[in-house]
Amino acid sequence: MEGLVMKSTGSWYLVRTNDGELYRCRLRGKIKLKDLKVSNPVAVGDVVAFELEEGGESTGAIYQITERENYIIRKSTHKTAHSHIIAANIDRALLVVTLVSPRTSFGFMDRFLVTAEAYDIPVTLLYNKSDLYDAETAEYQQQILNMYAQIGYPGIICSTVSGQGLPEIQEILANHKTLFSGHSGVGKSTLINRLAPGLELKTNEISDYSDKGKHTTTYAEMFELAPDTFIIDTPGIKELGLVDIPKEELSYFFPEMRERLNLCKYYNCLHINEPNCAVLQDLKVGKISLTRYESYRSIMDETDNRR
Ligand SMILES: Nc1nc2c(ncn2[C@@H]2O[C@H](COP(=O)(O)OP(=O)(O)OP(=O)(O)O)[C@@H](O)[C@H]2O)c(=O)[nH]1
Ligand SMILES: [Zn+2]
Repeated sequence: MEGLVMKSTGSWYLVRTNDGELYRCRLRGKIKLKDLKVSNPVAVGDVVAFELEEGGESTGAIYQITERENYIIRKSTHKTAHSHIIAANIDRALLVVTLVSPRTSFGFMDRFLVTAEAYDIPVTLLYNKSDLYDAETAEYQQQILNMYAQIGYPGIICSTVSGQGLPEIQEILANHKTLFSGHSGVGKSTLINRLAPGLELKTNEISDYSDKGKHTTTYAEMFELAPDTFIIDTPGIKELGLVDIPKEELSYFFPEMRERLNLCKYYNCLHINEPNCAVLQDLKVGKISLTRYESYRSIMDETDNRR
């Protein structure tokens, strides 16, 4: 049988077949050995083949994992420890941000976007809590939206209070697997509940399966909103671990720099102080955003320090 992994606790997996049946599966021993660098060989979003286990009701053993289109990992902070696959086969990430209460920093947004570029996952930015804006903030918001949209990250201004933007978000979700991410307090949970009012009930159904008392909050979970429409929630995962990008390659993960790389005089230009640098020239005339450039430099400095 084949199914989609909806939930992973590290010791067992909730697998959903095409006809909507749920099975609680374990891993066959052989798969466990396959990839020693990750702490979990199977993640939410994986498509797996499994066999029913004798004796048990709706329990199975996973014996094969379909090759992933993409996946995101979180690197362990311990040097020796393994990486953790947060989710696989993601069509799009929605990053929920807010200009007010709390204010999401550009640094956080840009780090997320660089990581998503590295994983090849398209991102739409959701600017939430628009009901709290005054006229000035609304105008500023629109400028930020335009800037990010221009470099390839479309945005939706929304509010769970006024309902602004929610139909557009529904449209993006339909027939896809979408990852929801964002800082604590931006309204992620409220938004998901507004988009899928029936979900709380389903969440409870699924948690009946979970081992009582076991702490599973750092694992992502996938929910079905509508036929073939899934969202991946990442409770407790504040940010994606920034992939280790050598500084010579970092500008490749900034789309507005990537498209100018051929115009720099030096093929190995780092866009710091080189002569005839197309990035610096366009920064000067405002064609490249200063905050984006600052994020670029700041990520580069961090990479330097880590080495
Ligand atoms: N004014 C306003 N408040 C909102 C909006 N959306 C959410 N909130 C409030 O913001 C607070 C945080 O919302 P949550 O949904 O818990 O935020 P979260 O991102 O899920 O936070 P974590 O669960 O900590 O990750 C709550 O008090 C919500 O009622 C909105 O559109 N407008
Ligand atoms: Zn340059």
